[in-house]
This record gives sequence, structure tokens and C-alpha cells, in this order.
Amino acid sequence: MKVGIMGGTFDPIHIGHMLVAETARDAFGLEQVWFMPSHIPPHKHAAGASGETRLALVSEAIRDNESFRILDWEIVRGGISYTIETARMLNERYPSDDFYFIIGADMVQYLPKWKDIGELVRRLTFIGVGRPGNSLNLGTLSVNIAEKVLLADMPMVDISSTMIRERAASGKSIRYMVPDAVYDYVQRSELYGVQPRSAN
Ligand SMILES: Nc1ncnc2c1ncn2[C@@H]1O[C@H](COP(=O)(O)OP(=O)(O)OP(=O)(O)O)[C@@H](O)[C@H]1O
Ligand SMILES: O=C(O)c1ccc[n+]([C@@H]2O[C@H](COP(=O)([O-])O)[C@@H](O)[C@H]2O)c1
Repeated sequence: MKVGIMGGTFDPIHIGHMLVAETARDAFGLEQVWFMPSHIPPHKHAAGASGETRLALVSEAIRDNESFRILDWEIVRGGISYTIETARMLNERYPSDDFYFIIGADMVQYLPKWKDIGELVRRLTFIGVGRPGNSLNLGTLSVNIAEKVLLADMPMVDISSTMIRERAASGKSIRYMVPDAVYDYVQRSELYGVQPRSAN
């Protein structure tokens, strides 16, 4: 089976993530995409929301899509979420499946900095999906990395989790920037400084 892994901080998950996953699934015939929230992302600030909350948000986002699943391994494992450790576990547990790690185009140029990238590109293939302000250029990568990166175009969605957290904290609407079920969950649980809807 061809399985996409959509790794991210998902603080919170938004429609950019959904579209990246669906674009990769469609472009390369992936049978499933597993959304995998990281515990502590290796190259940026830790998430504000707990792993449990981010798992709950992702599960709200994907629940109507039969091709989308959740993988909680990195949250359960704790510590810094190096993809190589997850790739080793995936290859060991599912030896006959092929894994495709889906990333936004902004991440492609940083792949040489990923932990044990030489081993990682032997274990899985990357799919880089277009993102505003980032050209999809493999020219700066070494051949062994570049030959394991597939590219897909996506309508540009200039939305980030940072933007959503900032909007929510300043009382601006985040409706339609996140899936409806995520929006409802955020309101119900008063996450990111969002105020509950008034009864009238
Ligand atoms: N709007 C978008 N278009 C394309 N790719 C995206 C988009 N938003 C996120 N991604 C990609 O999704 C993956 C997970 O992203 P992440 O959870 O860190 O979200 P983010 O919006 O970049 O978060 P933050 O603003 O908190 O840094 C990364 O590979 C990232 O490049
Ligand atoms: O393994 C690494 O060195 C590594 C470096 C940067 C990012 N990643 C993974 O890439 C995914 C997206 O990262 P981020 O920072 O956008 O949330 C997430 O699953 C991270 O664990 C992994």
C-alpha cells in the first residue's frame, strides 16, 4: 500500500494542511494519508496546545474522510520528533508498505538539515506541495535527496497556524480557515483565546 504521512505541529490544523494532504493523495495515488502531530518539532518552537488537544483537533478535521487516519506515535513517544525515528518504526512495523512523507514547499530546501537525511531518503519518499512564496526548486539539493522528492502543485493557500492563533487571540474570526468541526471544537473548548458564542 502507498501511504502518505502528513507530519506537522497542527497548532491548530487548518485548511492548508487538508489541501496539502488531499493534493498529495490525489497526485500520487496514495491509498491513505496518516496525519501525525509531532510532540516537539525539531526545527521550531514547541506547540502551545498540548499533544492531546492537537490530536483531538486533527481527529475532528479528518473524521469524514475515509482515506485520512491519525498516527499518534510521536505524541506517545514524547521528546523531539525526529522523522528518522518514526521512519524506522514504520519500516519495521509495515515492511511491505511504501511511505511518502508530505511537506509544504517551504520545507523542501531545509531537507539537508534533517536528522540522518541520507538514511531517511532510503526509507521513504518526500512529496513537496506548493506553498505561497516558496518556489519548488530541487536544484539546491544533492542528487540522492532530490531523486527522492516528488513535487505537486496546489492552489496557493496563504494560511498558517501562526496566523490563526494570532487572529483568534485578537478576537478575529477563524471560521472557514479551519475545517468546520475544528472551528466548533475550538469554540467549545475556548482554545487559542476564542470566546464561546453567545446564546442569542
Ligand atoms: N498553507 C500551507 N500551504 C502549504 N503547505 C503548508 C501550509 N501550511 C502548512 N503547510 C505544511 O504543512 C506541514 C505542517 O505544518 P505546521 O503544522 O507546522 O503548520 P504551519 O501553518 O506552518 O504552522 P506555524 O504557523 O505554527 O509554524 C509543513 O510541511 C508545512 O510546510
Ligand atoms: O527529522 C527532522 O530532522 C525534521 C526536521 C524538520 C521537520 N521535521 C518534521 O516535518 C514535519 C513538519 O514540521 P513542522 O516544523 O512544519 O511542524 C513534522 O512532522 C516534523 O517532525 C523533521
